[in-house]
Amino acid sequence: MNSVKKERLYLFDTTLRDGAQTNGVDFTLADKQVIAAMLDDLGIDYVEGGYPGANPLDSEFFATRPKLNHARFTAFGMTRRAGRSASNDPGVAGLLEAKADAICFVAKASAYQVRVALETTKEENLASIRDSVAAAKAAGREVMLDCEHFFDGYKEDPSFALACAKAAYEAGARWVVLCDTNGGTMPNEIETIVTEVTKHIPGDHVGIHAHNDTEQAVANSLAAVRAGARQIQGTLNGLGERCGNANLCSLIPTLKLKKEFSDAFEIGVTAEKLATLVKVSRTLDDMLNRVPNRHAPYVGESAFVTKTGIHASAVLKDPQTYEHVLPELVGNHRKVLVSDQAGRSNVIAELDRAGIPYEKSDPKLTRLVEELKAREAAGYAYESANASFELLARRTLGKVPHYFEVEQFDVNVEQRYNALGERVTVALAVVKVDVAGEHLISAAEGNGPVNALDVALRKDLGKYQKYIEGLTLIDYRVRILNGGTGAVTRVLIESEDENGGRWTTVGVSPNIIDASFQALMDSVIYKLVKSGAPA
Ligand SMILES: CC(=O)SCCNC(=O)CCNC(=O)[C@H](O)C(C)(C)COP(=O)(O)OP(=O)(O)OC[C@H]1O[C@@H](n2cnc3c(N)ncnc32)[C@H](O)[C@@H]1OP(=O)(O)O
Ligand SMILES: CC(=O)C(=O)O
Repeated sequence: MNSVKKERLYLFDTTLRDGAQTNGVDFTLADKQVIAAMLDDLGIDYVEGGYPGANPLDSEFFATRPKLNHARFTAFGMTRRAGRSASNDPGVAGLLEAKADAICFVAKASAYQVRVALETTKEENLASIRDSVAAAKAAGREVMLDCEHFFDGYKEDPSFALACAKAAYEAGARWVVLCDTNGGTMPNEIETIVTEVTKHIPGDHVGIHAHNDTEQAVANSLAAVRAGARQIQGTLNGLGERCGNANLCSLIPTLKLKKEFSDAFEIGVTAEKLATLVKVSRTLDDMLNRVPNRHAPYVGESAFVTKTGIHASAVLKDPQTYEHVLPELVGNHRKVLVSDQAGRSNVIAELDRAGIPYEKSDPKLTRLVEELKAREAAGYAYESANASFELLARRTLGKVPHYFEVEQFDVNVEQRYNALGERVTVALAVVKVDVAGEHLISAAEGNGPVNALDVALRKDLGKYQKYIEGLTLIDYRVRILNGGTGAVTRVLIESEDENGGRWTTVGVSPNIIDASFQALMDSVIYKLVKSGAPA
């Protein structure tokens, strides 16, 4: 058997440097330490920690440096300034002092940028590159150069852009990284230009740093690899300046799972670590308090979701009918939703998932699909409300005990002065329930009518009270479904219990209190069903 030796492709993560340039992203020192360790564990080759000397956080991060098992810890910074020597440049000195394995300098590789932004000469720029790379090399560091604005610079003055790249390589840089700094270069241009560059600098010394301003940073990175580049710079979840950098959470699976790349290249991420990618992606979002992009390729919550009946029926026969890779390979999972796009297959898949028994030939199953579609048409959204769907299914199939009856509720909202003479708005709710013939009345105040109603409803449910003690509401979302006088309100409530179980319920009505009450009731009843409370 002929086994072709695979080439090594190196992954360089700049989440902690270019990612820190994302609007709205602020890392703490602890965040940086955790993320560096997570990247190292994933199998990234280079972790760029930041810019020591540029701010106290990055200086401290490099002074204490995280312990990494595989990845090379990399410091980023400018080449020496025009008119200074490398030994007399505080910025370069800061980089050399940093506890880093590698130094990644940034230098302009565009004649226009040198003239306008640096206000210096092309010769001085080339000398700055040579001097800075040589100084870091002499200090025993692995050196690389980010050639800023390389592609725009190449289109304007190819010989100067190339001269910048060659100056770094000839001065001893391990990697010369071609940057699409403004992110406007197209994949065919990247492929053509990188092909030219690799005629002068060996591809296994060439890297790509692509920005996502035309939504093609991943495609541009892959185009550079096709043309010979062997280092890819990117970030987790595509963080980065403006529209972000090439997303490593998309690139890594593509490199591992798409034959064109997996047959030709080896990367530091193993199959076992690839299966942690969803966790890595979500951990970063959690740390930054960002809502994960549910439509993100590979790692998004919707990446392997099937909503329509025709697709679901095929997926249940063989997942490959609508999946380009197996979700488990990246740590994701398949999900079949129920909605107005659903058929029997979606409903059956959801009943299986929820462990609700049914007979395939039972006409009640057809009734459930019809009821689901009618309710979706009225505004319910069961794909987002798993618990309400489960109750609807159990009710239609005749399997929910009648635990209690709400005989009446009453909510008042009033504005008044408190003891400090401040105006406060207070809501008061009264709920009357019949629990197996026992009539119970509860009243509660809340910071709003729904909160008051919730507290009153869950204050005393007689013999069922012990089953709902650990129930808390963690999210409440309202959407007005059509404007004008005929507006309908949809309320989604997310709940949690003492065991960390989470579920979502839905209510729909022209009246927001009524819609909220439906969703509250479903949440409480779902908890009773889940707890196995007797009828
Ligand atoms: C494409 C990229 O993403 S590059 C990374 C950009 N990231 C950052 O800039 C974040 C960290 N930066 C900083 O904290 C600050 O800019 C510092 C500490 C580096 C420098 O701050 P200052 O000394 O106040 O300079 P300032 O930021 O105003 O301007 C940058 C200076 O560096 C010069 N410069 C810019 N790039 C380079 C370079 N590659 N090599 C040498 N000099 C450069 C500019 O000409 C300008 O010089 P001037 O002050 O004589 O006009
Ligand atoms: C270096 C860098 O971040 C860029 O050129 O985009």
